[in-house]
Amino acid sequence: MDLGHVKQFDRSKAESAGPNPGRKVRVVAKVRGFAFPEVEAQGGPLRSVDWISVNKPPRESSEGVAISFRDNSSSRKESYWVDYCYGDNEENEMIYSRDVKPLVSAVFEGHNSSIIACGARSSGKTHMIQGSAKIPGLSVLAVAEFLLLAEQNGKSIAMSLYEVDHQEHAIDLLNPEQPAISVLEDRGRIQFKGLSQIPVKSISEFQKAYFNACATRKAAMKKGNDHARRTHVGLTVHVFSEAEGTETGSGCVGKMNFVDLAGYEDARKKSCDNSCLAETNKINKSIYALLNVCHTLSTNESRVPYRESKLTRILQDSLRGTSRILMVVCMNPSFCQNTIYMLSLVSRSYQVIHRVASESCSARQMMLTSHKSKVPKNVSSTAKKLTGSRSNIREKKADVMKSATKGRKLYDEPSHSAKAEKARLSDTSSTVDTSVKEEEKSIVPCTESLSFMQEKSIVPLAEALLPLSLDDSVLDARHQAELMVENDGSVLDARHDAELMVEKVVPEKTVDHREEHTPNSGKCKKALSSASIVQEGHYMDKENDSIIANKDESPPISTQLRELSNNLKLLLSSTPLSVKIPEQDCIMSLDNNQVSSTDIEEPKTPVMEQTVGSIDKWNVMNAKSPWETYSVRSSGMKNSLVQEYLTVLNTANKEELKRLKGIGEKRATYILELREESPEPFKSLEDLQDIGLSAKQIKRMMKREAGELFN
Ligand SMILES: Nc1ncnc2c1ncn2[C@@H]1O[C@H](COP(=O)(O)OP(=O)(O)OP(=O)(O)O)[C@@H](O)[C@H]1O
Repeated sequence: MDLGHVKQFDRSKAESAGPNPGRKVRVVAKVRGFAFPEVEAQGGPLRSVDWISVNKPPRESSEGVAISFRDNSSSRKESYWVDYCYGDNEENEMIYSRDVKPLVSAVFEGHNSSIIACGARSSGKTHMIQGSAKIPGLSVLAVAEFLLLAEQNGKSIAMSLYEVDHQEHAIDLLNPEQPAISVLEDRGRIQFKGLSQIPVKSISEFQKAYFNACATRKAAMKKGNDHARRTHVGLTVHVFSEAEGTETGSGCVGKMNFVDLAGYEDARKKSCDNSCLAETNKINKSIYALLNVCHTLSTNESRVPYRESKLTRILQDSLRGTSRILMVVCMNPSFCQNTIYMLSLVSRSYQVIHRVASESCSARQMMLTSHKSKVPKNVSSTAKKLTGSRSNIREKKADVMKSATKGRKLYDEPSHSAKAEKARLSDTSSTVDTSVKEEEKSIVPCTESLSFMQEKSIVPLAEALLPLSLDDSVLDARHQAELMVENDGSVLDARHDAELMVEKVVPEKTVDHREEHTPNSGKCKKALSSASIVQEGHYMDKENDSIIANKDESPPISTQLRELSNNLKLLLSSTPLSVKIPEQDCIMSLDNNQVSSTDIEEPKTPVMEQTVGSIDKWNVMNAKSPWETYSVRSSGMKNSLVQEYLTVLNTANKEELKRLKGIGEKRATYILELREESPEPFKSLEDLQDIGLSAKQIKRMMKREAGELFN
């Protein structure tokens, strides 16, 4: 393996450096050692990793290393940045002492942490996390330390072990006979049903339970001729404040997760049948979901897509807040396209961390919080030009809507055609290039950000700052509203009022000059206060940034409300809400915050309402043909059926539940148990997965229920 500049770099110094204590996400790579059969096949132990090179830029102060691959198919070598790269001859102890040990002691101080191993198939993930009888893995080394610290501090530890498959079923590996694990959220706290915690008193006890469970899992897969199946395996080590520990999870000081992700495999390159292809795609999706979450966390965004997979929901509690994440991308020692792809994904989090930490911290704060005095004059003038044209802005808005509705995924199904791959690689490595000089240029230090801003227009700057991308901030606004609703019932009103306000904001042309009042003034005032909640959180988009930079003083409240209005409209557009024609105008004077009634005659914007019953009134009225009316009505009926079905699940007694198709004695009992823990566990059909049903089964059940209507 070519360690390039790393050879000159003082590795002993690096060993004591450890992970940066101030950072949430750390990204390292590990090149797998050669397995015995590979060495033997090559005729001896002299085999070396010749397709990977690791470079440390000569500038001593800069962090990170650049990894590149010798890929004969391309003349240009791409590089990917990570915090550190462990060589093929650096074993688990080294990774443990540098990167994991500091996290173990942090768990005793209440900081959860997660070690996530990802990579292509056979890249050494299990070897690193679990290890073998001869070479202990990171988890074994950590548990030894946990036991030691627990004894010294009068604490106790316990373990949980689970597996998540492509169908998003999570199984307790320490008690596989139990029904699938369900993840419940109770006032923001994640709880598990069906996941056991067993106390750990000694390392041998731990190893026995851990290795036996994994061996049983492997044997079961082989027996079912399922050895090609890929699953994620998660181990959680819990620390309890009491020396005796507790089964219920109360008194839990903190926990550490070890996640051995299924090996990434390009579905299109794998020769298999359709079911296998679907399975590969699904498992890849859950890999992207976790990487997405880590990426979002690394950018400090408030909206984190935990709900996109079972694994991310399970880990949610351990990832948020003051938790730390160590992502280790394992790399195969021989050429492997999937290795390059995985590294390119994980490396994005590194790039973002470093760009956020340098440019954006100063740039964004400067633009959003201190824009009055700090925005350089020439930036303002550039921004003026940019914001001068409303059509330009409208075009941008349209793009925002498009990208927001598409979702905010950073990682998606890869395109592996040679051309697309190349384009994508060059995109992901936009801050990283082959030559060290270019690499140095691409990572702009903090002090350079100001001149960067002065030289470039606001928009390219905003585009350069990945975490500030427009669609993300719009979604942040949405999430903020969701949070307000989820966290506090009283805020429901605020959201509803904000919705009212959004729809009642007058069209652009008239907005600045109207003065009006309304009987709903209280509500509108509340809406204003929720508006300010969103504003205070800086949930602004790129256009907002330009607008702010355009002035030497705060933008008028009309501008801010229009932005909020657009954000909330977007929020509502993807939520199946019902609409009704407003009975009264509630038009806000956006310049002076006054509210008054008005008799302006113009098309009324529908007011959003959360009742499914009136879902299609507005749409039916607007339908242009009988077919459209029919289509609107049928989707309304479908929604009503789903809502009623969920109500039955949330309220019916056992006998009634059993009258539903697909719900027998066992499931009905389980549903009742779930209701004991959370009063309304079924908020969408998706939640039926918590009682062990697959998406397919849920669909089938609903089809049967609907079909029954015609029997
Ligand atoms: N550092 C190492 N030195 C020598 N052999 C190794 C090393 N790491 C892994 N191996 C060997 O490589 C093979 C694959 O390793 P492992 O099972 O850990 O990969 P994996 O990424 O977990 O695979 P999968 O994606 O299938 O889960 C095993 O035979 C293992 O013993």
